[in-house]
Amino acid sequence: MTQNIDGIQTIDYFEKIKDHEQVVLCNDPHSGLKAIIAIHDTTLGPALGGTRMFPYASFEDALDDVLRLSEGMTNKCAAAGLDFGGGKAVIIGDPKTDSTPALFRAFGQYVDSLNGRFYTGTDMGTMPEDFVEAAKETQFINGIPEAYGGSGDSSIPTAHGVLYALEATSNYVFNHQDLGLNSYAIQGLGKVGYKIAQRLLELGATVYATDINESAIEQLTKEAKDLTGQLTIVGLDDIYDVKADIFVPCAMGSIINDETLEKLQVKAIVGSANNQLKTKEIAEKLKQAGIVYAPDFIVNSGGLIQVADELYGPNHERVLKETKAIFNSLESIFAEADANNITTLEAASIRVQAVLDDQRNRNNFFARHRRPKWQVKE
Ligand SMILES: NC(=O)C1=CN([C@@H]2O[C@H](COP(=O)(O)OP(=O)(O)OC[C@H]3O[C@@H](n4cnc5c(N)ncnc54)[C@H](O)[C@@H]3O)[C@@H](O)[C@H]2O)C=CC1
Ligand SMILES: O=C(O)CCC(=O)C(=O)O
Repeated sequence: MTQNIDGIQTIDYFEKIKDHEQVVLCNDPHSGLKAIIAIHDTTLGPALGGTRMFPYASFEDALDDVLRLSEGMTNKCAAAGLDFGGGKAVIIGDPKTDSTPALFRAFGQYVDSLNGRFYTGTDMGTMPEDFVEAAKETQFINGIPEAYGGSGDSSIPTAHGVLYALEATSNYVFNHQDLGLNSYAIQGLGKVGYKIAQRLLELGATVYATDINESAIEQLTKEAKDLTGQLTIVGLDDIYDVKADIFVPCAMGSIINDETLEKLQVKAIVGSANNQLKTKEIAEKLKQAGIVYAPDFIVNSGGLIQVADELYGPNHERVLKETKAIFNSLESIFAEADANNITTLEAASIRVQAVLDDQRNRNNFFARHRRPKWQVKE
């Protein structure tokens, strides 16, 4: 992706973003905001996706992450049957030291400048309270706390969705849905991973867990004493070597790669992390290795379902019902993959492509005047 201009190798950014509709750089020196908003595809509706905050080592790392994450959102929205497209934002900074109200207000102004082409809320490194600040500047925010009229923390339905996915996978691989009977290696005890670990320990499961955040580990260790399951804390890199039934990645992406594949001793991978596979080819290698991969954009769609639903007004019952569909969706993806001897990722991608093609084939004359079924707040 480099080009030679007057003897100098430069990155061809238009080549890099060739599959994306729009990429916006946000720079606010006053608050220190440096962010990138990427809109991948709005065939199905306005882009929707959370905002991640991370101390990226370089602009290129941040750009690569937001491009992959926003493409994943197109898949996730299509697979969940939502009238939204794929988008995502990243803020370059350390959530522990750089998260200020001023920074999120500035970010809200950039979101507002897109005039409804992009809706956003929390992701890794950001909290619902951050978006209370952003929402002071724009209406295109979701996942804010219930006290402020939002649907609350979207990591709750995300965690529910992962648990339904674990049940479907357990049923497929081990012929039972009792999550308490299995052992798990959980990477990341943040908003989503912590809730999953808690629930699995409540159910009596054997849980191996790791996180870079000592306080999350301390808290879970304390809580685990009163729960029936067995918790073992392992080192950051040791999580890949754990002999467990299911690996549950709930931190960063690209963690399933050639190096970690060599180490994995699990029968299945089911987690909330976005973009778990470093490359698409890894899906075939997992299949060869006999490790069942539950596609991340199916497994982790609970939060998305909630934030999309929030535009009708918060309703947890409705969201939980829709999130349960992840169980059936995964079951049919496993069945299609088996029937056609393809990977689970291919089976899920075929489904996404059909949804996108269906919308593209609709009559554009009417589409121009189509009122979206979600409500645009005036
Ligand atoms: N919050 C949500 O509703 C959704 C989250 N996701 C994805 O799930 C993953 C987790 O999201 P959240 O829990 O919201 O984020 P979070 O920021 O609350 O938690 C992430 C946790 O991972 C830990 N971590 C970071 N690097 C690590 C490493 N190398 N090894 C072990 N632990 C590490 C962090 O210390 C933190 O505790 C992310 O990939 C996110 O994009 C996907 C869909 C929805
Ligand atoms: O969970 C959210 O707040 C929005 C959805 C999202 O960004 C995701 O599913 O990765």
